[in-house]
Amino acid sequence: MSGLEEKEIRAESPAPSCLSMKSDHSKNFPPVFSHEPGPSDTIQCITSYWDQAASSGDSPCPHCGERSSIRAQLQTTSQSSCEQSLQEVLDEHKISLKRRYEHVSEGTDEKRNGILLNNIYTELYITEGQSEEIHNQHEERQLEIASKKKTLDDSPIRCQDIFEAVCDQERLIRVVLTNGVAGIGKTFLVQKFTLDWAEGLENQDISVVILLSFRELNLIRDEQYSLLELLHVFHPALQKVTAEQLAVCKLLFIFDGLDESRLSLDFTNRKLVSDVTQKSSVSFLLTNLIEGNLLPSALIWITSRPAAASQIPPAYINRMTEVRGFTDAQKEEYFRRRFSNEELSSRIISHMKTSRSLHIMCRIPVFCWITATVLEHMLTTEQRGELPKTLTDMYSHFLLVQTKRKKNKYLDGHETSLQELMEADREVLLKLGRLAFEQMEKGNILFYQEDLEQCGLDVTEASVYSGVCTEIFKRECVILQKPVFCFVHMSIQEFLAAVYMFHCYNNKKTEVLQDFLEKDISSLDVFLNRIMEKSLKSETGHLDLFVRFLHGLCLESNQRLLKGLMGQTDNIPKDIELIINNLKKMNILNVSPDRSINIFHCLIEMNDVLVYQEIQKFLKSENRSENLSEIHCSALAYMLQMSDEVLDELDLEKYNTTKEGHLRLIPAVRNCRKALLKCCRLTETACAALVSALKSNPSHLRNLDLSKNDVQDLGVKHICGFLESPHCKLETLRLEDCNLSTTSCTALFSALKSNPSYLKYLDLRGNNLEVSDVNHLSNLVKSPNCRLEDLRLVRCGLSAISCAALVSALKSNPSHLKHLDLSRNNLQDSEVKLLCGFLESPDCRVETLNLSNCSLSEISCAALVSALKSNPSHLKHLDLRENNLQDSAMKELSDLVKSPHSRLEDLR
Ligand SMILES: Nc1ncnc2c1ncn2[C@@H]1O[C@H](COP(=O)(O)OP(=O)(O)OP(=O)(O)O)[C@@H](O)[C@H]1O
Repeated sequence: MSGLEEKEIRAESPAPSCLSMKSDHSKNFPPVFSHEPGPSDTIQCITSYWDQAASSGDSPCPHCGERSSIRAQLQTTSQSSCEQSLQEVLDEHKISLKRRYEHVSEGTDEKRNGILLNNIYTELYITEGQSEEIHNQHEERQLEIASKKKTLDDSPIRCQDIFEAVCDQERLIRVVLTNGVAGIGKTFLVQKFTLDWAEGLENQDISVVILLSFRELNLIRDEQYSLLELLHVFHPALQKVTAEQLAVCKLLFIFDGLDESRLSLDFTNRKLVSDVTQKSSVSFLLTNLIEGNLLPSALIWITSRPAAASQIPPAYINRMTEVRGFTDAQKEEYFRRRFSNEELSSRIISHMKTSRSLHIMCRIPVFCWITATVLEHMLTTEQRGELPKTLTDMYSHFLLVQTKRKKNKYLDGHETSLQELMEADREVLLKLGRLAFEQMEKGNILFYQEDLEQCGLDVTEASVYSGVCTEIFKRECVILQKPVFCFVHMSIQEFLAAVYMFHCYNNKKTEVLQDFLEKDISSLDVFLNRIMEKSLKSETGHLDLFVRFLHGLCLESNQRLLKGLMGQTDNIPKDIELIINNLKKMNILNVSPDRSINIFHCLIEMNDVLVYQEIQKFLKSENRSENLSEIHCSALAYMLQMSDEVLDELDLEKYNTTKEGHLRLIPAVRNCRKALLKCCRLTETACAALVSALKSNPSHLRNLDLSKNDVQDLGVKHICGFLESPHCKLETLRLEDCNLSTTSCTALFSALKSNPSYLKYLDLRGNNLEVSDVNHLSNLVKSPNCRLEDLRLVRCGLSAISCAALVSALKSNPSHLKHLDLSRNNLQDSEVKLLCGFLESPDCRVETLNLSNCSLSEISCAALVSALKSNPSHLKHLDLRENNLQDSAMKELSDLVKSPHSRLEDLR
């Protein structure tokens, strides 16, 4: 990340900050304190000591030896001098933090130390809660989805209010976890918070802010430190703060980048650390801080990418927030703040808006930075030609701009053609490409010197590529001598990996290709086809962007730009047609519909917009009967899920396509109120994608029909995660003929019970419910928050015991149910008697009762009639067909229909 670079620059800064100290300095007091009057003794005599001592009698102060009997005289003087000294130390800390965070560098060498954070910092869109997009989704995709999720109840939280309770929550917020995908601005956010505090602008009730990154903490993970020493090491300005002082200060610990943590945070281990001077491993210090054993009143703020956030048990988190990047207005503000030249910013903004994919990607601040870098360069230099429109175009230009910058800084700066530039840098870029590719395959984003060396890169080569590969941790090197590297953004790693792959293809490096694809490659279309297949099979989508870049790199324009790097590809025009056709026909069994959308993205990267245009036309026309191919369905799913308008109803049966096509539409569930997915043969993979979509749409979705799908236990288990979510507002759930097992039922009903207040309609017809299942259902029905209005239990094989349990549950909470369908169950007299008791209850509001085909006996029918007579006020529809109904009972019922006290109007 460029944020890392910023750290590097800070470390190199000649300013007298703690960062430039040598490691042995950090063990001793820094020189900055040595000339001060020695306040260490007085610092110990803090008010709190005296306060405690006062209650325990006449004990002497541990340092000055004074007794509390003379406290009254001393208190005023020593208190004020202690506080003053503490204040001085804290002021020093503030100055040091201000120095550290006021300047940022964003990968542009020539502006080192030049940019003030306050000048470029653009407010981010932060919301409470977490959009529960499944965590194993690739982060780029999460972002696309997140980019349009701006529901009404998502009121933003301002940076400075992160610990502020919203008016209706009177609770103390001690631990905050802030989630956000790569490059979304988490590091910038915590730095801005810290800077505002250090400048005395915000949150002045906090006495000390301590910002630590997991990257730094990783480096001492095997060492034993006390919390106090930890502070002294990472924030030398706090060297003079003592344990006693810490205890009375209001502290805020910020831990940035949990995703990069190599500590194993084990919350089950009960190694208690409650003293700030007690030595322990860094992970124990952290878990004890988070659990509140150590400095229980300290505030804790942790940032993380979503995939790693679950390391902190939810029980310890008081508030979960999510950085969602920039809103449309914030994107524009970003560009306006960045450039003083208004015409330039306007041109950049209007270009961003012309390309949908650029506009979407600009939700990520780091992508805004890439776009700004490229477009500024193109619009202010002699560069002619079209501005980049696709992601691949943008990244190709980005690479050139960075290369050119490096040239200007490190060589004499005279103009060279783009191609020459590339050729000159070819070697180092290809080594970086290899590093990017090999580490991407392993899922790594941080690398050590050994990794670089394995690819033939030496540290100096890497460090000059400040825009492409940044050395980070200069500061930590001083402590532990271990430099760590990463690409400024994961997407840049994926781009370079794609460039490297193309280079290997062109240069017939068959070993690399075969290792990756485990097959022989004969031509470009086969090569891309194989990689596409491989990427589609990945559960996490970790190759999605890589494969998109590879397709974009086929285009002649990009081939021309990066020729020096990738070499010559033969026969490109002929192959392009083949590749496009392959993409359109691609249909591999059991691929996640979320993955399949990437096929459509690849077409866009190849500038083939036909499918896109056809779907736009389809969406505009009212006619839904048009035949849709699978690729159309993927495009449609993508466009529906990205649409600003929430779709009222997604009914798969209305779309004229194949079974596979129907499954490919599932991602659109992310953006609809009613999802009718009846009978669509949900496979396990499709079910996983559905759950991911459901979890990301907990607040819109009101109606879900999964009937006639064999949703296996695993599927139900995932769905339960959605139902339990506090954001889930589902009102209607249909699971007719889903072959639910006892395990599934147990999970389902307990999930519904944990969040029962929205569900109004539950259809379970055609599932064989065991006694234990019905017991769980009864518990749900009994729950005081249950608002179930309509319960359909047709053909559920209800036993006598089951019925008894259910009816008694209904009786205990009778006021909401309006529609009860028990048809096609064998009901015994005793159960009907219980049911009658429920119907007679004065709070019973049932309007529709279906007991057809229930083998009701004569006695049961008679009991029913008399119950209805005694409480005739609500029932409107009664179905008793195919039961042993006597003429006399029928007559009494018909009389009831005519009675002015009865509402019964429909009798069958
Ligand atoms: N609020 C902001 N205003 C202006 N630019 C921003 C802002 N937030 C982020 N950026 C830009 O995006 C880059 C990446 O941001 P940052 O390092 O904070 O992301 P991150 O969420 O911490 O990412 P990662 O999880 O990969 O560490 C910054 O270097 C900067 O260029």
